[in-house]
Amino acid sequence: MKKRVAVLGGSGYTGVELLRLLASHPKVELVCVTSRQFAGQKVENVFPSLRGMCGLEFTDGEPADIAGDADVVFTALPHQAAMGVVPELLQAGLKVVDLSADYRLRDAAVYEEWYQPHSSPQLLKEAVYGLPELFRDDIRQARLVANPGCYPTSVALGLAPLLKDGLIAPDSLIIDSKSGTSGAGRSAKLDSLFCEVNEGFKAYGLPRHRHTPEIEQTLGQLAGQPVKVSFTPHLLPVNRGILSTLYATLLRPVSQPELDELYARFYQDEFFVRCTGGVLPNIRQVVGSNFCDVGAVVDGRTGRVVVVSVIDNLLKGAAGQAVQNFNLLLGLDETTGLEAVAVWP
Ligand SMILES: NC(=O)C1=CN([C@@H]2O[C@H](COP(=O)(O)OP(=O)(O)OC[C@H]3O[C@@H](n4cnc5c(N)ncnc54)[C@H](OP(=O)(O)O)[C@@H]3O)[C@@H](O)[C@H]2O)C=CC1
Ligand SMILES: CC(=O)N[C@@H](CCC(=O)OP(=O)(O)O)C(=O)O
Repeated sequence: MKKRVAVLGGSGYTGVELLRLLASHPKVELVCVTSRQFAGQKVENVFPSLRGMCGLEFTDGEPADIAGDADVVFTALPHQAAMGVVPELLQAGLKVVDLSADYRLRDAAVYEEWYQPHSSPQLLKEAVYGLPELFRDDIRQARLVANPGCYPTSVALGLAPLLKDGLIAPDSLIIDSKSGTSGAGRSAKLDSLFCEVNEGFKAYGLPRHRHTPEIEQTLGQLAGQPVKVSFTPHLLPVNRGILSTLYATLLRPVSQPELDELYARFYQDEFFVRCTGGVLPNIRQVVGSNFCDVGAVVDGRTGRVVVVSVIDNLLKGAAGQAVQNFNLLLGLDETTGLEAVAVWP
């Protein structure tokens, strides 16, 4: 039987990506899509890419109205707006996959240090961090899934085998990430204008990008001890894709075949993580897909390992991972609706 699904924030980049995935998901009946600015307009008229795929109109729904109609809700709203609706949705008995940052951090004090006051801190302990490759069993039981950030997804999947194995010094981590411009969302911003981004390449957010505590939380769990990282995001003049280059000091000498074997073993049952060994991946090989491709190289000269991890920020970094979590919540095959391979060239 199909589940009735609502998408809140269906006019944003992740929202439209959700609509695209859900339109061909065999277990989904889309019952509600919200947007304030497009309320009353047909989805397919506002987004012609969805012509013939979505017969709904955008609504500007109150959470209670949506609740009447849906079983599961994806909240693809900015942080702060999400926590304004999630408690009411849960209270109405819905399951929620929240794409915002509002429920990702366990500790309300940390959230408030990096974001703003939290209006439902009691839910932070209950929310399950939705990175299926690491927390699959908890996600299956969840009522509220906090879908991870795009940068943190690329980083956690890139470093998990090394930290779990105790092969690297947790205090040595340097994270250098680059994101396509869709990562900044669809609302009009000076920094996202074509002439500001095209043919340029810049670092931003230093030294306190808000993904830092999220990255440290997951890496700390993997390492079994608190972790502090240096994290520098950069803005790439491409629509989609994140490439994270991750540097770590080895605690013992390791050969390249040993490293290849470690990654291959760690991810042997994971459909969405593809290990490329010493052949470092390009964002081109994942854009349009839910894959995370990870390569790693031993640098014997410096005693470091360098990992390169790539994802599509709108798929494995957001909407694709959200559907993967939805599949887990419903007991479906995790790959349902997510089988597409990357578009290339
Ligand atoms: N872009 C990305 O790569 C990633 C984004 N995310 C997170 O996913 C969420 C959505 O991101 P993205 O799609 O990029 O964002 P967009 O800015 O593209 O879209 C935001 C959506 O929310 C609606 N919205 C905006 N403000 C409010 C508000 N105050 N109340 C209700 N609705 C509102 C907008 O529609 P309208 O104004 O018409 O109501 C729009 O549909 C964010 O929390 C983001 O941080 C997570 C991982 C990656
Ligand atoms: C390129 C760009 O601007 N990227 C966004 C991160 C992407 C995102 O939306 O992350 P959250 O889900 O945590 O909000 C940023 O740096 O804020």
